[in-house]
Amino acid sequence: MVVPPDNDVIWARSLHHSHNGSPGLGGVSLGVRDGEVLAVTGPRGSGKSTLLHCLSGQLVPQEGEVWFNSVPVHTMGPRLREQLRRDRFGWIGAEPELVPELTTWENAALPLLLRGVSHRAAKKAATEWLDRLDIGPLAKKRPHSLLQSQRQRISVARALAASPAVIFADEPTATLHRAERSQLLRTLTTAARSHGITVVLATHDAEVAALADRTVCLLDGRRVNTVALPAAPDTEGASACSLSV
Ligand SMILES: Nc1ncnc2c1ncn2[C@@H]1O[C@H](COP(=O)(O)OP(=O)(O)OP(=O)(O)O)[C@@H](O)[C@H]1O
Repeated sequence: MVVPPDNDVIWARSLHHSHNGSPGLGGVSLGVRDGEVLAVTGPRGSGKSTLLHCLSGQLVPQEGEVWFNSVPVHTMGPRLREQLRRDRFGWIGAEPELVPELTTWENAALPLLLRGVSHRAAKKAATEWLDRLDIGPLAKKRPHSLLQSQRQRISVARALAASPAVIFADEPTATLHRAERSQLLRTLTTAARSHGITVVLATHDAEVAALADRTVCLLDGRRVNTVALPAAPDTEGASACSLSV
């Protein structure tokens, strides 16, 4: 058996997955280093979401292995995977997926409350992140009264407040305007770097990928060449893909 490298927080080998016969992943291997911001890029339908679902334990690949901190995820049962996702992972999707009955701060605190953290401590952690995302004054509002961009900030606060080891972000800015996009991503990547949180960020947007430390490119469910470029002056990291296999 091949043992995952020690410094990879997430390590995947030869992932294959198809959705009812439609190919999703065709043999993807990758490692994500501790504290790294990794962008997974590629055109629509290239397998980015399928890959993030497999890496985060939401989906068990039909073939291949996924390891988190040298623990196999692909062999875990549904309950252990759910516990892993709740305790160690954060998820930010393109849509915020908030609980409509809960207020802003309750939504942001939800993962902590589900873990059994006290109401007071969960509220404090959630409120701190809501403040940092400039939506502290909306803490008592419910999602339906907020703008899409404000709701998406709640989902970012929710992911960060839980202090996860890894945040998976699947096209987190797809529904936002350009200015909003940049601010939200910079807050996410800066906060992750300062707190040692690893981020796996799926995007088809080169500008978004440029905020990452490294880029892995997918095409038709397979990895294609990654080319590291020198950091541009206005980005924290930069990378680009050449779409040749
Ligand atoms: N639930 C599903 N049922 C059937 N086919 C699916 C399903 N999810 C994904 N696929 C197919 O698997 C392939 C990879 O899709 P996936 O969503 O992983 O790619 P993606 O790069 O994230 O695309 P996008 O940017 O559009 O979200 C596509 O051909 C897609 O149509």
